[in-house]
Amino acid sequence: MLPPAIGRFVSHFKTNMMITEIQQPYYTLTSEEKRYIREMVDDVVIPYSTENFDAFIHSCQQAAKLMPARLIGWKQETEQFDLGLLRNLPTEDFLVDTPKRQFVADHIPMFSDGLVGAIAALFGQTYLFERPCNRHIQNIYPVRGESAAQFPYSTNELDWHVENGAYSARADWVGLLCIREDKQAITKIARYDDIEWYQEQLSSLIGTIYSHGIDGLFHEEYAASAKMAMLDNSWQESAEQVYIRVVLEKGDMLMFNNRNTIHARSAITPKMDGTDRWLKRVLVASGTI
Ligand SMILES: O=C(O)CCC(=O)C(=O)O
Ligand SMILES: [Fe+2]
Repeated sequence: MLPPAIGRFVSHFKTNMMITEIQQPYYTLTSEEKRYIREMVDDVVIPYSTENFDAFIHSCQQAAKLMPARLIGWKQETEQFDLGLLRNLPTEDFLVDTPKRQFVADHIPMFSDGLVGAIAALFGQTYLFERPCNRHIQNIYPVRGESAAQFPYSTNELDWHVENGAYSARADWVGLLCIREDKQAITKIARYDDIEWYQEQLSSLIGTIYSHGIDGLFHEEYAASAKMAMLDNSWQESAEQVYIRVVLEKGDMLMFNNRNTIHARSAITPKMDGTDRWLKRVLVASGTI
């Protein structure tokens, strides 16, 4: 237990910390940009299937070159910031009910597959890491029976993680396009830069406490135990203090760097009535592989 003075100090410190809504790079497309992208992707990107992946990716690269200049600017800022959000992208005009079982929608080519492929192509090479996900543009919706597991399609809270963190060949970027939203689902992204900054602030705060004490109430043993407690603050716990909070809306595409950030997601309460959250997900390697 920390003495109350430290508790106050720490919580004051925390109020200056930021669990922020995403600000920049965060672009909302104009209705003209939205219309242009819908028509351009429809014209240029061929329908996705696993068999025609090479032709699909080639067409996505063509589409990436035809994206409005503002999106190229967004991509550059996103690379610098390690995450970025595009809002008001076109998605399906008519979207079938969200399936209840995994892989059910995988054989249906969708407009949003092409859109995800084209935006991913701005960042690098779309690729398939995990075998169980047999699709490059994955369909992610809550699936019953996976509640305790740590998969994107699980319904429980997803702990802080990196995609395929145990592998050096893991993706450089993860992209999530929301085609059906759930206002309760919170995606959390913490940048390493912010976590490190937070930990530095903690250390210097501890240094101050250690050398001056708080309000003269303060004892060296307390300082020592406080220091232990605070330095014990793991990356995951620090991430909870500095994360950027995103509630994905229909037409949102979130891209985040899978080497410079960690991410998590709140629990999802599935309704299983066809209206559950549905994301299209892509893994990207920067440059060429
Ligand atoms: O559902 C989300 O918002 C994120 C899920 C996740 O961790 C992922 O797709 O990698
Ligand atoms: Fe993830």
